[in-house]
Amino acid sequence: MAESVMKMSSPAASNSSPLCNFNGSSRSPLPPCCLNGRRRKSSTVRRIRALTSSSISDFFGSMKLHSTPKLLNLQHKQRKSSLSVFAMAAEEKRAVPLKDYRNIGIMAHIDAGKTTTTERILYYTGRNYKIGEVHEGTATMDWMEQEQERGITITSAATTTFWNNHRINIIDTPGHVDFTLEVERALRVLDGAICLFDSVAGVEPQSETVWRQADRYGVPRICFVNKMDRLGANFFRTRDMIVTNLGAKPLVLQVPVGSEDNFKGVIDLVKMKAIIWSGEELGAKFVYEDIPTDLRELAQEYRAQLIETIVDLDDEAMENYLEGVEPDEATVKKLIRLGTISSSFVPVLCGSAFKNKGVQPLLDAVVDYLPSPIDLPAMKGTDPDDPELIIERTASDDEPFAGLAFKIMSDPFVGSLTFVRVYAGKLTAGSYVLNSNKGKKERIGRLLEMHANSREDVKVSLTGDIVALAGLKDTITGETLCDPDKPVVLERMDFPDPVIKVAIEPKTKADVDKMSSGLIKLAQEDPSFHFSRDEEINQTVIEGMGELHLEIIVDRLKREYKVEANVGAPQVNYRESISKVYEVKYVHKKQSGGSGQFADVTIRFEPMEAGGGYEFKSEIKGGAVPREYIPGVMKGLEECMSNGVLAGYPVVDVRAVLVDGSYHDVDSSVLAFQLAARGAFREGMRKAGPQMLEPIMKVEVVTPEEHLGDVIGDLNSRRGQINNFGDKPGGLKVVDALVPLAEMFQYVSTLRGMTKGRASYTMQLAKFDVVPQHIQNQLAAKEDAVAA
Ligand SMILES: Nc1nc2c(ncn2[C@@H]2O[C@H](COP(=O)(O)OP(=O)(O)OP(=O)(O)O)[C@@H](O)[C@H]2O)c(=O)[nH]1
Repeated sequence: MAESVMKMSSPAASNSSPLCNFNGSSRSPLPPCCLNGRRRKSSTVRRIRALTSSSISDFFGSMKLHSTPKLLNLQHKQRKSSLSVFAMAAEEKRAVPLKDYRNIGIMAHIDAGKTTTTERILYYTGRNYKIGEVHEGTATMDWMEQEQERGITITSAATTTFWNNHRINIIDTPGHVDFTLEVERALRVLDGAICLFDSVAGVEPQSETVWRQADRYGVPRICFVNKMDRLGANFFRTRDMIVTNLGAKPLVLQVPVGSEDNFKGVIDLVKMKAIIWSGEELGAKFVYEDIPTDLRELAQEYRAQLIETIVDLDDEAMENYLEGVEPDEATVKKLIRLGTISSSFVPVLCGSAFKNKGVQPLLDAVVDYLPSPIDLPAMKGTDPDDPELIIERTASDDEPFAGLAFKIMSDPFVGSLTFVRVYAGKLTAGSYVLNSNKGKKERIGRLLEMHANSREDVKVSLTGDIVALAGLKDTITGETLCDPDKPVVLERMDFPDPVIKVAIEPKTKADVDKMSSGLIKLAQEDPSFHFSRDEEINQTVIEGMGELHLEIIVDRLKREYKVEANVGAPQVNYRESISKVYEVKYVHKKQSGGSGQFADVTIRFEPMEAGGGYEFKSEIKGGAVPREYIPGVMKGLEECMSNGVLAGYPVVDVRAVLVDGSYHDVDSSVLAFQLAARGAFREGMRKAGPQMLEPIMKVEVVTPEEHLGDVIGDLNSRRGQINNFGDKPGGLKVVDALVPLAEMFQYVSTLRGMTKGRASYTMQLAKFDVVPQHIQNQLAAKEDAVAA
C-alpha cells in the first residue's frame, strides 16, 4: 500500500503508461488500491464540487472556437452568409413581437436525426450558406471536434433563425444518456420542443427518458417521425408506440405518401392536400396536390379523428360539428394550438430530414402550434429575503428584469460566457444586475447572441431572448440575475449525482497545474461532472454520468488544456443506506483544562423510500435541546451523510429525527452538538442495518437472431435480469434487461466481439438497488485493505 501511494504521489514516475481508453483494452496504469476512488474519511479530503449547485437549461450552448482549419473555414463561410440577417435581427428584434417568439428544443434518442433536422431547418430558414452533413463531419451545430469525429452531439448547441416572420431559437440537444444533463438544462428554459423519432426504431429508450423529462417540466411538444425513407420505416407503428410507450395522446396531422425508397411526401390533414417533393436534393421544391386516390380513405379516417379530438376543446366548434359543420382551417389551427400548449395532445408529423422532405411543414407547425413566451404561465420565483413569498414575473419587456443563468462555458477569446434566458424585462450592456442567489451585483459587460459557434454583440436583450454574457464574476449555472430594485429568485433545478468515477493522474509535473485549472473549468461548464482531490494519497478522482461522459472529459483535457494523463479503470459510485429504524443516544463530553464540552442527543435513523435523499426533522419538545444548538446537530449529520459507515459512500434515503437530548448551561455549544450528532451517526447507522446500493441500468440490446443466445447468456453472467424479448424490423431481436452498472463497463467491446459488430445497445439509469451481500463484503474488504 505504502508503495502504491508513493507511486501516486509521483506523477512523473508513470509517464510512460498509456492513457487508458475506456472502451479499449489498455489496462489501468495506476495501482488498483489507489483507483477505487473511495471517499476517504480523512479530513484531508478536499472535495471540490466545483459549481455543482444547480443549473439550468441550455439554449445557445457550447460554442468553443478550438477550431481545425477546416472548421474555421466553415465558420467563416457561415458568418459571411448569415451575419447580415443576424445583425439586422439583433437590432430590430422587437420588430418581432414577443408573441412571435418560439424558444424550442429538439430532442430524441441518439441518432434519431436531431442534428440533421436542425441543419435542414437552418438551411431552409436561410441561415446556412452550405449545409453540414453529420456523416461528413461538417454539421454546424455539432461544432466540437469530438462531435465532428464521432458524429454525435455532446454539448447543446443553439441558434436563432427566422420563419414566416417568427423568431425561432433552436437548441440541438444530445441523445446519449451520458449527456442527459444537457437535455435537462434545455428543458428548463425551453417553451416548446420537437420530439424526433426514427420511423424504423419507433419510440426508443432515450426518447422515453426525454419525454418524461419534458413531462416534468411541462414542455408542450410536437412529434416528428423522421427517417421515413429508411428500409422498415413505419409511421403508424411509431404513432402507436407514442400511445403505448409514452402514454401520450398523438394527434396525427400528416400521413405519409409512400415510405422507404418510395417516400414522396405527406398528406396535410389540416388542408386536406398532399405535399409532394420534387426531388431529394437539398432545396428540393414541393407542391400541394390533390390527395392520391389510393390514400383518400386513409386521409379521411385520420382527418375525422383530428377534428373529433380538437372540437372537444371548444363548445361552439363541437356544436357546429354535431350539426355537420366542420371548423374552417383557421379554427382547426387555433384549436390544435390550444390543445398542444395545454398538452391535451401532441401533434404528429413525419418526413425525412436527410432526404429534405417534411422540414418546411415542420417549421410551419412550430410557428402554428408551439407556444410563445406569452402563452405560458408567468415565471414563478421567491423573494430572496423570504423564501415563502412567491413572486411572479410575466413575460414582458416592461416588467423588472429577471433571467436565469443556465450554462457556463469557458471561451478562449472572451473568457467565461454565461448563458441567460431573459424571462422578463430587458438586459442592457453596461448595466448592473443582482445575482439574487448570492446577493451580489454583477456588471453586464458584453452581451452576445450566439449562432452555434459564431457570435454577435448586441446592446440590449429583451424578454424571451437567450443571450451569452461575457465576464460575469460570481454567477454559476442555475442562478438568477435580476433587477437590483425588484429582486426575485427563480426556481432552480437539481442535477443528478454522478454514477461512475475514475482516478486520473497527470503524466508529468508540468501537467499538474494545467490539469487542475482544466478540471475546474470543465466542472464549471458541466454540473454533472465532479472531481475531488485526496491530498493524503495524492489522488484526483473524476466523476460523471457514464463511461462516454468521462472519456470526453479526458479527451477535452488533452485537446483543450493540453494535459496528458493516465486514467484508471472506471468504478461505480455506490451509495449507502439503512434497512431498519434505530434510535441512538450519544453524549459528547469533554473536560480538558478550561471550559468543557457537553452535548447529549437522541437521534432516530429511519429508512426512506428510494429517491428520498436525506431529511432532517426535529421533534424536540420543551427545549430539551435549545433552538440555537439544533443547527449544530444538523451540520454534524450533514457532514456525515457524504461518508457512509460501510465504505465511505454517500448516504441516501435516510431520515434523521432529533427526538431528545440535554445540555449544560456553560459547557454546551453549537460545536459540541455538532460533534454529538457525528457520534450518534457513527453509532446509530451501524446498528440500523446499513447496506450498499448500486446503480442498476435499464439495458436494451438489439441483435440479429443468431446472436440472441450469446447476448442473453452474457447478460445473465453480468447479474442481469432479463425482462422482455421482442422483435424489431429487419429480423432483429430486442432484449430488455436490468443490469448493475458495475457489470457493464467495456460492454461495448464485448458486444461488438460477440456479434461481429452487428448488435447495438443503449442503457440508462433505472434505479439504485441493494448490492448482493457477497459483493458488499468484497467492497468492504477492499476498503479495509486501503485503510490498513
Ligand atoms: N435515412 C435517413 N438517415 C437519416 C435521416 N436523418 C438523419 N439520418 C442519419 O442518421 C444519422 C444520425 O443523425 P444525427 O442527425 O446525427 O442524429 P442525432 O439525433 O443528432 O444524433 P446524436 O446527436 O448523436 O444524438 C446520420 O448518419 C444521419 O445522416 C433521415 O431522415 N433518413
